[in-house]
Amino acid sequence: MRLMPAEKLSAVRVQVKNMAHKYTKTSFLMDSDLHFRVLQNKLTPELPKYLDMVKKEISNACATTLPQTDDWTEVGIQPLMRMVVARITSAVMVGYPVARDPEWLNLIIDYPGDMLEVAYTLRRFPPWMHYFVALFLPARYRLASKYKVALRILSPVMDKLARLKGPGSDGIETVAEEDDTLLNWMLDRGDEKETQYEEMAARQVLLSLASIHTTSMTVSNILYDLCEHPEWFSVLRAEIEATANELGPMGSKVGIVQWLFRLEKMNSFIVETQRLRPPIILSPQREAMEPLTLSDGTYIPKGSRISWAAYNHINSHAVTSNPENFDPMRSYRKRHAAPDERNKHLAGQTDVNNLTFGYGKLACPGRAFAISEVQMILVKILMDFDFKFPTGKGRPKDMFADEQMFPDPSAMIMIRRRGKGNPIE
Ligand code: HEM
Repeated sequence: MRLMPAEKLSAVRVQVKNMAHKYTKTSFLMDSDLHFRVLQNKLTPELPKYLDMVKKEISNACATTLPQTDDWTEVGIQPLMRMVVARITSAVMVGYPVARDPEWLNLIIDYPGDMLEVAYTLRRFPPWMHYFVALFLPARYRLASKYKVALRILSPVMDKLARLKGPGSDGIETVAEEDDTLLNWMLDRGDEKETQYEEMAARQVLLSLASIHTTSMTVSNILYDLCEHPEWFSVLRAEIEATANELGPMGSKVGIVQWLFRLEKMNSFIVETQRLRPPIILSPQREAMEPLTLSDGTYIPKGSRISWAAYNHINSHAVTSNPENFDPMRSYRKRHAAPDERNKHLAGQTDVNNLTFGYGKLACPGRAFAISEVQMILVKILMDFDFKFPTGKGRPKDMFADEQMFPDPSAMIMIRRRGKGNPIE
């Protein structure tokens, strides 16, 4: 099934149905995978360049988002991490000045809430009732207005990019480094319909739906795990310091990808946090576009939806020994067990036993970027800040909504500046 083409086993059909596409203006995704192609053909192959862009934004994003105080301060870390991730992701996706525009940032942060409110409400009713129920959903009208605002904010950017490549220019090569955003690539490579401003603006907002909450929630969950097991703070910080001592500040002597590759313990920690708290517990999800008979004779009728119980699978005794134990060096030990295991068991890699990022041809196309972002944010904030739970509080409880898993949004954490110097700068 891993190798079956999308014409036979579709991921996007499931996604648009999950999003109640008729009522959230997302049907256009069924005709176009431009958002997938840009991640697979531009972002991932040119990851070093885009991580340089992230590095340029991350210090300012953290300095203006996180409290710069030497006294312990109680904060909701989840919204703060969403803002940091929204800033650095927008720098890569749509560039400046939009990446620092509070209206844009709040829009892409709030959009998933409205989207899920519409979709999850409608999912509770039979399809024939959707039209009537949708009429009474305020979130549906908020979504429509968000698409309009996104169009207003992004139109001048798209105009500028069009001007740069207009008559008299050298075409697609003329844009400066900072304008070589993912939006620019999509405008160059998209067909007539895909490059219409309205559809392009909606696609940018949807890309943020896929990227911001998943990534920021991963960082928040890692911080909760660290606060619950504080002995690991010093281990991760020592690894960062050792890497900086040997390789200089991040990206100075060797590229950022190589620098981050040295953070093996941090990488293993991420794998363990994601095992216990993935944002999506059913993954991958596919719809059969035609009747299928598998090699073992299993017959799947056309239109059936198939999901894998990723969370239960990786947390079963058959796959993970003592799955109830938090053991952040599991994948580190596996990688060091034999020389040919060194490049396996890494965060962001897909495997039949680790479906956090889906599987096969249609696995998450943003996963390499996502893990690098998580690592870069951790380097920055672990060196700049101390964290702990407020007195008498512990790890927030996990919550579930259909196939989504997330920490209690009201959870608080204590933060204070460390001021010991940062190898990201
Ligand atoms: C920790 C962070 C993330 C997690 C856990 C995650 C997880 C997933 C999963 C499980 C899927 C479904 C894969 C499948 O069906 O096989 C997916 C799809 C997708 N992800 Fe991610 N993701 C993350 C971050 C990102 C980021 C940062 C981006 C963008 C830069 C991104 C863009 C996408 C897109 C566009 C799709 C849909 C692909 C399609 O149209 O089929 N994701 N992701």
